[in-house]
Amino acid sequence: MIEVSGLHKAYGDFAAVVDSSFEVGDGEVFGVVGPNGAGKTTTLKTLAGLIEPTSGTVRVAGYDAADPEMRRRLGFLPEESPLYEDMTALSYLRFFADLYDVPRSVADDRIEDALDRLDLEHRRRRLGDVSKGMKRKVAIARSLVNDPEVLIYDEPASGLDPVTTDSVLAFVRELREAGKTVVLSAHNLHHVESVCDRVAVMDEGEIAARGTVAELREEHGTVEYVVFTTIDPANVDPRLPDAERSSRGGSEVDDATPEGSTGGARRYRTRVSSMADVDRIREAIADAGGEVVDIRTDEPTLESVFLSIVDRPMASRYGRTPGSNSATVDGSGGDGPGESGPSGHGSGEGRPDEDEPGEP
Ligand SMILES: Nc1ncnc2c1ncn2[C@@H]1O[C@H](COP(=O)(O)OP(=O)(O)OP(=O)(O)O)[C@@H](O)[C@H]1O
Repeated sequence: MIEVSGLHKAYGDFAAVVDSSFEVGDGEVFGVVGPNGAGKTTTLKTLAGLIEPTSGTVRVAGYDAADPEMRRRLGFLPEESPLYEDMTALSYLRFFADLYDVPRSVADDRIEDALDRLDLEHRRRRLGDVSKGMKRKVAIARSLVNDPEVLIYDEPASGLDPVTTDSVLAFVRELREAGKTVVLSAHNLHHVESVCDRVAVMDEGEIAARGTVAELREEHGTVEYVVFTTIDPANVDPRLPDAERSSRGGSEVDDATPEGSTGGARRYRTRVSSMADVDRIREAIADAGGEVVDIRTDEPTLESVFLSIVDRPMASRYGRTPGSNSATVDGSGGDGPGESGPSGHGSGEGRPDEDEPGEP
């Protein structure tokens, strides 16, 4: 459904997105994650046809992303979505449906359906008087008035309370069930894990990794082993260096009765990162007449995987030329914007309608 090839977006000498390529399949929910300034919004706006790439191609359903026909078949939710405060949810959504020339009766059914599924109350209350969560839901409903095949959502659940977040995430799952293709960005990795089929991790404008969460875990995460013993391995084997014990605390007394132990005796828990370490503990404990009562594996969290991916030296983003994967100019002298990048979003070369398609 979406094919991005060699996408590069520069603002002057600064590369916001560098040589980025990925595909999103029909009916897939694809997550774009990364630290602040990584290039997520720029990528999403390019997919939505709101930013013109400096080079590279972005094709959505066979169309160039900026093709007006594609814009009609796509729904975009910006990171910030100011609404017209004096309108009600219903009048606001009807207004947008009119912009897309959706007949009123079709629009009303569609709007009712979206608002029902989003569990939106107070549809006839002035938007200026409703909660932030409701406003976000109205903005999400707005992205659906034209019944698009592709939805591009920038931080759909950011800043929402847990209940509203759950309902927004459940709604994204429903969109997938309805066959829609969704690309979303998020900072909360649990959200990403709970809704996305595949993920791209961006860092400093580049796609640093992509795949399913399980693939990213396997490739970039470290499995840890937790060994439960009847005696503390560190006390019985001086050959076990400190470094072999977990940074999360190493050997410690565990008051809980672990699986497989007999009775309520105290157990010791040691966290290590390789099977070789597990074997050394096993040996040490056996030598001391103790027992290994349980060994468990701890999957890496998506957070630790993410940190290991983005914690890598990157080339400067200044002077990067399309297609090259390295800096041609060293920006470390500090001539340009700082680490957080230029402050003036939209102040560069983007088209005037970059932020709010169809917003009058
Ligand atoms: N119109 C613009 N002019 C100049 N620089 C820009 C413009 N838009 C974005 N940038 C810069 O490009 C970089 C990527 O910005 P982008 O908004 O895509 O990042 P992001 O990953 O979405 O960040 P965040 O998580 O903070 O929303 C940032 O350094 C940003 O300051």
